[in-house]
Amino acid sequence: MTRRARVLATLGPASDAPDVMEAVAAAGADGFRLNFSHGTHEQKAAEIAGIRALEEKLGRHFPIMGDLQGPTVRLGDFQPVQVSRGSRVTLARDGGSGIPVPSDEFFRLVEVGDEVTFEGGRIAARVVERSGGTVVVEALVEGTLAPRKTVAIRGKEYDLPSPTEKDMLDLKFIVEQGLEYVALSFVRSREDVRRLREALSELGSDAWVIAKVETIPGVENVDSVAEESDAVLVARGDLGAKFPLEDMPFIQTRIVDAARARGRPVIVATQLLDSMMENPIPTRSEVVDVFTAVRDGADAVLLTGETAAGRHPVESVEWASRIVARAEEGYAPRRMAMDGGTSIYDAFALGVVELAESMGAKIVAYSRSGNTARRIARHRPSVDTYVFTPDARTARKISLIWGVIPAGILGATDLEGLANEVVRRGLAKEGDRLVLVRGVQKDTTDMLRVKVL
Ligand SMILES: Nc1ncnc2c1ncn2[C@@H]1O[C@H](COP(=O)(O)OP(=O)(O)O)[C@@H](O)[C@H]1O
Ligand SMILES: C=C(OP(=O)(O)O)C(=O)O
Ligand SMILES: [K+]
Ligand SMILES: [Mg+2]
Repeated sequence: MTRRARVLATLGPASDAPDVMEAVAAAGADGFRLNFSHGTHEQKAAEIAGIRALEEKLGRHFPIMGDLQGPTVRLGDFQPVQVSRGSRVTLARDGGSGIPVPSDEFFRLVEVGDEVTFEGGRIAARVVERSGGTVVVEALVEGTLAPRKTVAIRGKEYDLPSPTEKDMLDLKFIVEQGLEYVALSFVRSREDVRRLREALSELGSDAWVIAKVETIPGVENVDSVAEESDAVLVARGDLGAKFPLEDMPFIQTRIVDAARARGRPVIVATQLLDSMMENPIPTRSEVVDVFTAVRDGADAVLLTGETAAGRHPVESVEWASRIVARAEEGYAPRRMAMDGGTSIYDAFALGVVELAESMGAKIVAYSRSGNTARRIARHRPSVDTYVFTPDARTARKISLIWGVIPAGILGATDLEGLANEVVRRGLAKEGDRLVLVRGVQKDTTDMLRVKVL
C-alpha cells in the first residue's frame, strides 16, 4: 500500500540549495511551500526553477504552494534582540529607539494589559505602557526577537484589507511563475477567499486556493471558508498565538472535519517536528502529533521552520515520511458524510469508490481539471486510485491530495484507452479488476466501466 498522506516542505535558507532540495525530495517531500513573508522574488524564482528541474530528474510531479503573507503585522528590520523574562522592550512605529513595528493598525489596536505574541507565540510579552507611537512590553518568556516575525495581540484581530497590496504583487509573481496553489494567510471569512479568487481570475489563473485558518473569525467561519476554498490549511503557528494553547487539539479537529466534510483537501501545518529545528531525531510527542494528523484524515502534513530554517531539513522530511507511512499501515481514515450539498458528481464519485471496494478493484480515472480526483479521494478509498491527467499542472495539483497516485499525462482518451495505459505502464496485470472512470461532466458519455484484465 503506497503512503497516502502527503509530506510538504517549506523552502528557505536551510533547504533551497539545489543539492539539499534534491535530498529533501528524495527523503519523501511530495510538494513545496514558498513563504512570501520572507525572501525575495529572485530567490523564489531560483527555488521554483530548481523544483521544476527536479521533476525532470526524479520523474515526479511536485506541487508548489505560494503562501501569501496576508493581512498581518510583522516586525521590521533590526538586529535580533535577546529578551529574558521580565525584561522590558520598546516597540516603535518606525524603529528609532525601539524595535520597529511598521503598522498603524497595531498601534491603533494595542492597549496596556494586552498580551503581545511574536513568531506565533514563541515569545509573549505584556503591554505595560503606551504613549503615541510607542509601547513598552515586558517579556513573559525569554527568547530572541528577530526581524520580520509575526506580531499578534492575543484575542484581537487586525482590521486590515485582504489581500494586501504586497499580496497582489506576490500574486502576480505566483501566477507568472505558474504555481499550482496559492495559500492566503489570516483568512477571516469566505469573502477574503472570494476576493483572492477574483484577483486570480483577473490574472487568468486557475491555481487552486488554500485558505489558511489561523484567526478567531476564521475558525468561527470555517464551514463557509472551506466551502469557498479548494483546500484548507490548519495554520497552528498563528492559531496558537490567537487561542489558548490548550484549545489547539479541539481547533485542529474542528478544521480538519469541516474541510473533509466538504471534500476539501486539508493540510496540518507547523511545529509538527519542531525540536528537529535543532535535533536530528524527533521527540515522542512529535511522532504522536504527526500520527494524530494522519489518523484525523489529513491529506498532508506541512513542515515549516523545520525545513525552511532548521538544522536538519532532510532528516525532518525523512521522519515525517516514516511516521506517516507507519501510521497508515492497516488503517483507512474514516469516511465522512458529505456536507454542504452534494452534486450528482459527488454522489457518482461515492458510487465509484463503493463499487471498486466491493470488488477489490483498482480505480483508474481520467481527470481533466483535478476535480474528479478530489471527488474520489474525499471518500478515502481503500483501493489504489490511479489518475491520468492531460498535463503536468493538473498532475501536480492532484499530487497534494490524499491517496491519489498520478498515473501519467494523456491526451483525452476513452475508457478502453485508460485500461490499455495502466497495463502498458505496469500498474495493473492479468486478473486485476479495474473500475474505469472519466471526468464526470454533463457531456461525458461512457463515464464508467468495470473491466477484468
Ligand atoms: N524564504 C525564506 N527566506 C528567509 N527565511 C525564511 C524563508 N522562509 C522561512 N524562513 C525562516 O524560517 C522561519 C520559519 O518558517 P515559516 O514558519 O514558514 O515562517 P513564518 O512562520 O515566519 O511565516 C521564518 O520565520 C523565517 O525566519
Ligand atoms: C503556516 C502558518 O503560517 P505562517 O508560518 O506563514 O505564519 C502558521 O501560522 O502555522
Ligand atoms: K506567511
Ligand atoms: Mg501563520
